[in-house]
Amino acid sequence: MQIRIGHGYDVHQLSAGYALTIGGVQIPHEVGSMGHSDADVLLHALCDALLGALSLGDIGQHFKNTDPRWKGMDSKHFLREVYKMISEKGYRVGNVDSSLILEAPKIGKYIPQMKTEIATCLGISPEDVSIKATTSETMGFVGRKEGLEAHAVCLLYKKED
Ligand SMILES: Nc1ccn([C@@H]2O[C@H](COP(=O)(O)O)[C@@H](O)[C@H]2O)c(=O)n1
Ligand SMILES: C[C@@]1(CO)OP(=O)(O)OP(=O)(O)OC[C@H]1O
Repeated sequence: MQIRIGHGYDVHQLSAGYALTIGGVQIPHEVGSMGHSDADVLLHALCDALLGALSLGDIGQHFKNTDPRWKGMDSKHFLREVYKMISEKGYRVGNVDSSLILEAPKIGKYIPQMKTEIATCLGISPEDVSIKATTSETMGFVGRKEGLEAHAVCLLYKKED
């Protein structure tokens, strides 16, 4: 059995006039996540964790933020494409763990749906997807509600040929 770990991080500004999509779920809120795509900070961090596990670069190298095809794109598309890349190399996802850092809104009630969305993209059970949330206790850009961050780690495995 070959085992690989990966880590990913992403950050987006929060601004009026944008939707707030996190973990593939639209969350009603007065400000949303700003970016070229739907700016789903959690899915972008997860893509980077999966790519990082196999040293395949980062999300921006595969899906350029100047490419009109990705304007407003649902980030589940990126996660599915990244999953295809790792599958083609013979790897499967063992589990993923993640942390969201945002001051508001409280997102606990959306976590089960986020887990299901992510698990479906990655061909695993929602029990193998962990999502945690914390505020920044009013400190820094997250504390001032100017942005939100996500960290993700994953474990990939490949049975011997
Ligand atoms: N946007 C958030 C932030 C936090 N939570 C939940 O609240 C708990 C307390 O957060 P602290 O930052 O005050 O430690 C945390 O453990 C999360 O469960 C949340 O749902 N949404
Ligand atoms: C997803 C991409 C591509 O549209 O754009 P953004 O939504 O701007 O997100 P970011 O995490 O800044 O960069 C990754 C890009 O590949």
